[in-house]
Amino acid sequence: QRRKADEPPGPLSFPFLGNSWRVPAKKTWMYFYSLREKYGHIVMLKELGKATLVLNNVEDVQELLFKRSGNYSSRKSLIYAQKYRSGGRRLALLPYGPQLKKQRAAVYTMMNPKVVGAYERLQEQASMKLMASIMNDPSKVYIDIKRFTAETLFMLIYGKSFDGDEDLRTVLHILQSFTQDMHPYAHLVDRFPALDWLPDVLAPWRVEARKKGEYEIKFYTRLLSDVKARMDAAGGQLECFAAGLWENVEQLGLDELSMAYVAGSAFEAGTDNTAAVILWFLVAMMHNPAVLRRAQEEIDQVLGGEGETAPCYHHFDQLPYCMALVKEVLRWHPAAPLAGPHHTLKDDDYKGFHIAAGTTVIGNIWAIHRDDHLYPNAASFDPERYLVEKKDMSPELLIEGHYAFGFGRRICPGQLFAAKSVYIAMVRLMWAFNINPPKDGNGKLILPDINAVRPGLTAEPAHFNVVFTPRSARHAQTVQQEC
Ligand code: HEM
Repeated sequence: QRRKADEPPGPLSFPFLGNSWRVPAKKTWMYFYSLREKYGHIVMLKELGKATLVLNNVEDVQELLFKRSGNYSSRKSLIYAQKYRSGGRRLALLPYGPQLKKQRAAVYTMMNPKVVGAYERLQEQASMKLMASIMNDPSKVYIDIKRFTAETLFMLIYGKSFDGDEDLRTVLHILQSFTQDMHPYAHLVDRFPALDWLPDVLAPWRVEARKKGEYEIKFYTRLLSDVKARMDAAGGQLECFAAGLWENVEQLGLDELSMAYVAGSAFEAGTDNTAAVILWFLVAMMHNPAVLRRAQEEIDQVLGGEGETAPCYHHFDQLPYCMALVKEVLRWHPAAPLAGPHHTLKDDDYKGFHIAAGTTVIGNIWAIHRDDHLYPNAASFDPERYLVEKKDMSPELLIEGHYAFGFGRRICPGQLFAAKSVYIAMVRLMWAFNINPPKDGNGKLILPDINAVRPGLTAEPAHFNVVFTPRSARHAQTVQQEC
């Protein structure tokens, strides 16, 4: 298929089929990154007249997704994940418009920088519980990290901790399939929308999507109604995000299902990504033991090496290397390497290319973070690139100098809270433990594969083993006491 003169370059395209069929559903960011060598930074993929524009370069992302974000902040209507699975209500998949503004405004009441400081105590308690759990049974570290991220959010959103593991299991179950379903190339119907004309009997995928939707909305509605019941029992006195939704229901203009989804969306959006960042941190530490040692030295200089006091947020200003390390984890292996695909509302022209209304625009965070011009020797894990003077330190710096939280008007609304969560978890893990890869029968280190990820639009490292050793008996005792 011949390209129009003002169309960005891209792989060989066939009539009708286009070229999007070449895009793999696994590690899609690496495929997009690989196109850059042949076609340049701006690449176009096509299917049935619909275009996807991939931006592999920071300059283009800054111009289109930030400066022109009024036009570049919608989402493509995903038939499987949004229309049938989410009843058109899931925040992360909403098109630009009044419903999105209402839902984002609601999340902002919980996550704006003015209130995020108030959650430090909760985050410190939860991170201490994480360390105690690892201390008691290091083999469960994967689920402990998920519990840490999920429970912190659960407390904030629904105002209580988990009753057993049932709610945690349910949200992980929802997330496992949702991160795959929201991939724009995961379901044929999202590539060939005409398939949506088929009746249910010929479209089993639709029945499946509705079933998943019914399951999750039942879960999220139960959690929301439970908050209402507790509010009524307490004479209206309950402090949590969902209680705020009930109190301001008219002002926010959200119906009950949207309220259930907005609370559920914040819960699920924050759980997996935050956990993935901590898992990448463990991978990075096993591959870079000198970095871990240097961070531990910094922590020991400030807190004393005896293990009597665990680092807290009020030590933040004194730990510049630790802050740089956390930022480097967010850069080195972004948890959501393609952010959420953005969508244009109207025609636009850029660098001599025509970008039609209804184009999907993907900012490839992975490619930007691996750009050697922007981050010299980008593939290496090097916190030094983010080092600043102690006098310049502030928690807001955690979210600057990288694109791990996405772009423009769709940027992650939970970014500061999330960055502070991963910060406290990482600093405390480095304070409490030596983190090493296991050894095989011959004493050879079994290092995790940096390129192995679980399937989905988010990048979580594939299963790996890690050995945690408390740095001293006193460290272990402090954790148990504090917990
Ligand atoms: C380290 C952890 C996190 C990372 C790396 C992360 C990253 C991202 C990214 C890349 C996006 C897509 C932005 C775009 O499309 O341009 C996003 C969206 C979103 N995030 Fe986060 N996130 C994290 C934690 C959280 C937390 C704790 C919350 C809790 C409120 C949250 C809530 C959301 C929501 C609701 C969206 C959808 C926004 C929209 O579509 O308008 N995230 N996040």
